Amino acid sequence: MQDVYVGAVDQGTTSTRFMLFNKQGEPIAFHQVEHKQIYPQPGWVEHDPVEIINNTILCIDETVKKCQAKGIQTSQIKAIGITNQRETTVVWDKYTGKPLFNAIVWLDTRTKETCEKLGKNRDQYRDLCGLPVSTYFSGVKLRWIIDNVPDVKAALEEGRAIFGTIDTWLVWNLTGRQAHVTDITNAGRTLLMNIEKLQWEPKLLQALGIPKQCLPEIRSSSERYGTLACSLLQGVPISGILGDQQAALVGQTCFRKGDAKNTYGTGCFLIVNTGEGEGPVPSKHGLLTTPGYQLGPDKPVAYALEGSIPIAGAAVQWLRDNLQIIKTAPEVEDLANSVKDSGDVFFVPAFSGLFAPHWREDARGVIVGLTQYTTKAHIARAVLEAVSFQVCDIIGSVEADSKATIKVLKVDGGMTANNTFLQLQCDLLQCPIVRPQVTETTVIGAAFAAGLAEKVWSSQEELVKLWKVDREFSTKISIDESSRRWKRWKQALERSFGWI
Ligand SMILES: Nc1ncnc2c1ncn2[C@@H]1O[C@H](COP(=O)(O)OP(=O)(O)O)[C@@H](O)[C@H]1O
Ligand SMILES: O=P(O)(O)OC[C@H](O)CO
Repeated sequence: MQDVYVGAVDQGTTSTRFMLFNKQGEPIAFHQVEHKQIYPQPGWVEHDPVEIINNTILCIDETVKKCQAKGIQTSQIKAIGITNQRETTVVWDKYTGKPLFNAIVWLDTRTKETCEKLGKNRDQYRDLCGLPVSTYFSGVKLRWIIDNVPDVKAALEEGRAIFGTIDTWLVWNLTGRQAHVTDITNAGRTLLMNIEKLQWEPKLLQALGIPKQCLPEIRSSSERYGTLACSLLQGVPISGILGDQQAALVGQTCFRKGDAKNTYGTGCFLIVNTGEGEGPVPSKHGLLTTPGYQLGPDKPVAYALEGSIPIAGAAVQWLRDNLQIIKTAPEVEDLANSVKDSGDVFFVPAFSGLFAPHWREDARGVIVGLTQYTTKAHIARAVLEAVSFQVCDIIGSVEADSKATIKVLKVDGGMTANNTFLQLQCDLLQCPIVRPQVTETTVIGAAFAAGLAEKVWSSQEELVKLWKVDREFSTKISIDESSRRWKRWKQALERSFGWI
């Protein structure tokens, strides 16, 4: 029998990639392309939706060509999955297929006033949707577009405008405009979905003034949504959709209650599984209650608690691009290692305010503790520590909300190539850390969802057996020492509040 393969698109904040995996879960080939970041004003971030769809098709085709060169035929590719930057909001005309505005990216803070108009209490809708009111989520971005782009308002009134997060935009285009769908993990980031019923919530639609007819149908994360109508994979089914952080949860095979993963990319997102079939766990400590996955329409829903940090690897990019003290992101490791500590310098990268657990839109970045002794190496080390401290803030909330201790943290994402950083994280967190052999957990998670739907893999247990350890990190400093440094971080954090 011929070998079978499953592919997945990972449409991220900075780039798009397509990767093909074999049945053993090993990567076979991939192609990746960056896209333009559009900054029309401070705090605003946009993407061109047409560039994103073109890049997606390019990545699929280039990967397929690399596979063909290895003797793999397209008939051996049984399904593809989609995973995506979440919350990023697209509105387009369903007749012309053209976007009516650029995509407003999850990091964009232009909706501060839209949020304020929704009411003084940011937690007023938490019971319904599991989320605080924040510039982060799609519903407020959609409201802003309706209020500020006259073409969109008119197109909505005429029933022409439809909305989607990036998964929806991709599936609609890749299926030749056949399917207007999303999955529960993406819908759960809109502020519009009822977290228990997993359907659009009339009270939330009314509060935000969003007409239901422009919204996609909400489906499970693993089922056939349509088939590709373009690219070299024409005819192959699209059978998995997961927001990228939930895809990493699946890719790390965090299927048991209490399993936790943390993805360190542009931002950093810690998710803990709160149990399949157990219902949503509300957060009283600033986390998000979010669907983790539903691996089939008849399968139980796993809910999760999430701590989201907008700036993690992006702070390393900032050292590279804005301060120009390193030439490449990996160089930060040697620079940070050239000093034994940060020289009491603390860096709070609140470039887009602070998300979990603080939710401070008024915060902005600060560097404190500078003296004449401070060098770029201390600042580099403070950047790595800042990412670690933000995760410490979140773990405290996770343990308080879930009433459980995180026994081990599975990690992935671009920053986890940095061993110095992971040791720092492990020391400050006082928790063992494990990095898997396949760190492309996001894209493999979406491939797993698609492959389960098409019976390439028979069960979640089979997937668990494919996950293999690369390296484990254990704590090298005392709990007293980590607490002392964490307290100092909290002092620095307070200095970032109230700047805007
Ligand atoms: N060795 C490294 N040390 C620290 N940060 C790194 C290293 N390599 C990459 N990064 C950071 O990781 C991020 C890219 O990770 P990736 O998982 O590809 O992100 P995303 O999916 O959000 O685009 C960048 O922000 C980059 O600065
Ligand atoms: O594209 P990433 O990896 O930066 O992830 C973005 C998140 O989905 C935002 O919620």
